[in-house]
Amino acid sequence: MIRKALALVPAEHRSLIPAHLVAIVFFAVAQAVAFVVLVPLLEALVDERFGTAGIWLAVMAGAVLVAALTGYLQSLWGLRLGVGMLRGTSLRLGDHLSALPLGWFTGREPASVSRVVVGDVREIVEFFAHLISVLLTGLLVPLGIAVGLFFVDWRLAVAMLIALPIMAVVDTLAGRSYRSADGRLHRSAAEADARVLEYTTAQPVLRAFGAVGEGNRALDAALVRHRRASSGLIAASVPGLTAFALVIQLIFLLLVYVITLWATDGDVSAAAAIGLIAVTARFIDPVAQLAQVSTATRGAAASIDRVTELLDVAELTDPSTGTQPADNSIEFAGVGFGYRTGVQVVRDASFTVPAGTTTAIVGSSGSGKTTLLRLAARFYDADAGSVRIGGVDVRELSLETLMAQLSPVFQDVYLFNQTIEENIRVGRPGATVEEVREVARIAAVDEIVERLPDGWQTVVGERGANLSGGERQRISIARALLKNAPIVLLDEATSALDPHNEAVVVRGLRELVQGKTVVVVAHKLSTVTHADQILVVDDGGIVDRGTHAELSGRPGRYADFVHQRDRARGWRLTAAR
Ligand SMILES: Nc1ncnc2c1ncn2[C@@H]1O[C@H](COP(=O)(O)OP(=O)(O)OP(=O)(O)O)[C@@H](O)[C@H]1O
Repeated sequence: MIRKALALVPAEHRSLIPAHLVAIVFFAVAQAVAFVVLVPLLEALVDERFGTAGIWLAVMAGAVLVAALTGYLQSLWGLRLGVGMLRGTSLRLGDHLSALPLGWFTGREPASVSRVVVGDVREIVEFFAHLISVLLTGLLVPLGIAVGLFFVDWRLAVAMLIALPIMAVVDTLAGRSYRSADGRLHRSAAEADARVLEYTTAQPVLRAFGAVGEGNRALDAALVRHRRASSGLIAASVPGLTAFALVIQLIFLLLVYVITLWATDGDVSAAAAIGLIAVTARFIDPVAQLAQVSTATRGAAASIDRVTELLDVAELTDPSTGTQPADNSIEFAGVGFGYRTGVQVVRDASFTVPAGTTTAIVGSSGSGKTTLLRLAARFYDADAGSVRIGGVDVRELSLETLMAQLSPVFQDVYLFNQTIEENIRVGRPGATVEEVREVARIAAVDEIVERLPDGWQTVVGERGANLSGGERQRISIARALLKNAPIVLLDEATSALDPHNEAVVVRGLRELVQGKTVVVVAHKLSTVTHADQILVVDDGGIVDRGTHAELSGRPGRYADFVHQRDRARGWRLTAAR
């Protein structure tokens, strides 16, 4: 645990650790000295050796002073370390998450990630800021007292040194069942979070289909599991904690009993016995405190494991070679890919999109069209073959260089719960207000802004909930226009837009793709007819390719596609009779 915990400390705060540890050691040793000198002090006082008593009192005062000073320093440095950990670990996790392959996020509840990034990090901060000091003091003060007692009464010192490992073994045994119960609690808490989130965001669907009760049932079940896991954790920790507390008290009683025997046998004076009992109480006290924080420490150990596990997930390789693509072409060479092992979604795909040209991808639903775009953007790495931009394998381009080349405009537009301006600025954070307004005008976002109550300052709601599908698409086009990357990856909207929205979206897209290399998952006939090359995809493989004129001249999937679109164009709404 200590090794993993230390590995999490940010480099700039590592230098604080030795000083912090030295302060804790001095704090513990000074406390131990202050307690141990109580015995000779009491003896000297009872024997009326006031000069000697004065010396022991001075030693005690010195120890108390050192304890106060080092106590302050270790609190201060612990706090600094904690704050540094919070900042450093959060930033490190943030960077790490942004470099993970998108596949890692698939099938993972965002709530479980949030539990680690927020909850576990908080536990680790608490460990460094506070627990580490209680733990070390809890170990070092009794040890220091036992060692110090060798100069006062070696028999009690030996008894304490025997008691220490016994208490450590009981504590370890007590914590055995805790780990698995804590893991269950963590998973159930993340699931309950996810269900609560789902239940609130899915209200429109649940209500529309009269399934509010259904939604409740899933949520209820998750909450029940969470309650059971919480009870499980209590059940797993209470017996151990009780046993540990009992063993501590038994050891205390035993030591007091032995001291009393020595006193009655005349082995030690009454004053020394009182002092030894007082020191024994001080010996037990930090260990009892240790028992109180042992649950929190085990929780922190589990948090450290989870954060380390997350940080150990392999990032997408991001070479910092500075290699630049030769041009804005795209090439797929024998690319194979599956989201899950054993399920191929793209098979042996090979094609070239020369710079400045448009390639349209057509095919039935689920045939793998969007996946080809995702591979071009390196949202995932190909399992076989290679994807090249400007002649360079995307795995050899830094993520920054690659992303500077691309503007993805996908169907699932993600809007942040911020203003429209901030949402457009995602395309190029350093853009001026004038640049943002200009792209907003081209993408007809200004029309939306005029209708909104707070204009540019209107917050778009969670995931853009306050905007229509067409409006969200316009913002996504404005983002891409602002980025102005030389390659556009476009997943054409399948959902029907009203004629006005459709017209402005088409106009915005036309501006966006001007002079760019474009790969478009096409659903409209007008898009494919204008493409320089059309790829027909079926079951993950490219089954046909050519221009519209070449492909429409022969029977096959492309001719079917054209036929379907022609029919769709002929659809008219008529009044019901
Ligand atoms: N994130 C994912 N995890 C697992 N499987 C996925 C994921 N995304 C897509 N798939 C699966 O991969 C296959 C290809 O999906 P893809 O979205 O590429 O098809 P598509 O041709 O673009 O479909 P559509 O035209 O309906 O959008 C489908 O079977 C789909 O269920």
